[in-house]
Amino acid sequence: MSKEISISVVNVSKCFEIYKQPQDRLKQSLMRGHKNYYKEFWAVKDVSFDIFKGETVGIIGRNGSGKSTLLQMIAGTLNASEGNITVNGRVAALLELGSGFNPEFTGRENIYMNGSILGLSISQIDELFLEIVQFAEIGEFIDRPVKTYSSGMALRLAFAVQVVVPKEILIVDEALAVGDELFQRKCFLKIEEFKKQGGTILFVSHSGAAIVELCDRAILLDSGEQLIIGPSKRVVNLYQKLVFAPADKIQELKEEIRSTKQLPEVKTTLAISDNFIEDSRTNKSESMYDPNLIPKDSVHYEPRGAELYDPEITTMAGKRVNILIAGQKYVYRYYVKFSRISTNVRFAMLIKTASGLELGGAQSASFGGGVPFIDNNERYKVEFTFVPRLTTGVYFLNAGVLGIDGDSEIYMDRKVDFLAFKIMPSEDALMTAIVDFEISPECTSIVDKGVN
Ligand SMILES: Nc1ncnc2c1ncn2[C@@H]1O[C@H](COP(=O)(O)OP(=O)(O)OP(=O)(O)O)[C@@H](O)[C@H]1O
Repeated sequence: MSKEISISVVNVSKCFEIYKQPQDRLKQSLMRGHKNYYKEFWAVKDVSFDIFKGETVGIIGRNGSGKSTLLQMIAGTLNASEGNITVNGRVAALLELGSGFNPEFTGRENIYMNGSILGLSISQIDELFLEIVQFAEIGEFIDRPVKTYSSGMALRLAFAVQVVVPKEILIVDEALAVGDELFQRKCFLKIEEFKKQGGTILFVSHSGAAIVELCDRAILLDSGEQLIIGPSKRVVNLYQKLVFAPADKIQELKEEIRSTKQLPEVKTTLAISDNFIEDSRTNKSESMYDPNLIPKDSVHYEPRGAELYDPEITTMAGKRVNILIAGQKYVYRYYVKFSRISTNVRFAMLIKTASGLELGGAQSASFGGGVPFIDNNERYKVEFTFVPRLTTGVYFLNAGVLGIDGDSEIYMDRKVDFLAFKIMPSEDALMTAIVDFEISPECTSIVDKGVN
């Protein structure tokens, strides 16, 4: 059965007219095309993709890459200069740009106005009204003009309308990062609920972790160009590689990403021998080493004066392992070779799930407090002790070395998915989800004689 398309974007481009001075815009309208007083700026260039019903797709890219412009065209608040966009279903959008409210009208009047723009009848809005007001948490302000609201209140009301109205497609810009954390969490819960119910979501963010956590697939935009579309973890890895690439390597890297074209769906990034898993079930008390537990998708950044090598995990007694026991202490060790004089050097590590969710990491020093001077050709051994309090599963380790380049701190080298480890199954563990908080349940009957 073919999948149903929710959003179809075909060869879409957006050109903005850039005027040097405001009066040029007037001159342009008077000249009616005889002479151009503006420069063309193509913010989105020939972008094409399909999003299927029930999918959550992320758009990621560096600043100014055209993410918001593309979202606005899909949401219908901006016209495309070229190409076609087809959207099958009712769209609600959580966008950064203003609320679309009339500041002179009350919150109540704006809810009815917005609802009718979204295609709802008066009686449908009547039914949703209370839920919207409660979600927005604006109390008696609902009957005051929106111009008297704080910016947070106006945003909450605007989001509440979009989150509560019935829809088939939800478009979410990074705007979610504004406002207070409790409200953000509430919005995320609604988004997750919408996803579970089979809604289609298009989500824009700079945050690789958020894209990996929420999205099935992702699109990488750069300077308005769609570089790649594919499984979110792999696209986010390529995006991070682009963000940390030295300026003179960016074109080469973009070419490499473009030539990858569509990334295949990758369900597992590991080769683990079945025999080994069976062995580890029967021998639970000891950490072990499986030579087949090697990440297949390691991303190696272009080194800039340092190179990370030879990562390993050992027990505290020095035995090399990668099948670990939750709650025991281990050492994550890697080596770094410096190929230039380096200052203020910091070393870093990060533990992630197989889907790329960042669980925890550390740096060897806070900003400004790194190793003050490292000579050319010097080598460093870096060790982080850690206690994986995690559920059974496979996890991935990153490594990074940061140093000062001019005025800013850069990654001198970074390895994503440098190493993998597995937490052994434990039959008596009561914990659920990923992280073990050492929760102890205690359940006591409180039925007292004489008390109902
Ligand atoms: N109305 C406009 N007129 C002229 N240029 C614009 C307009 N809107 C956006 N641009 C330009 O188009 C490019 C893409 O902008 P857009 O906001 O879509 O990028 P973005 O990827 O969302 O960026 P960010 O991550 O910084 O929010 C930028 O260079 C921006 O300056």
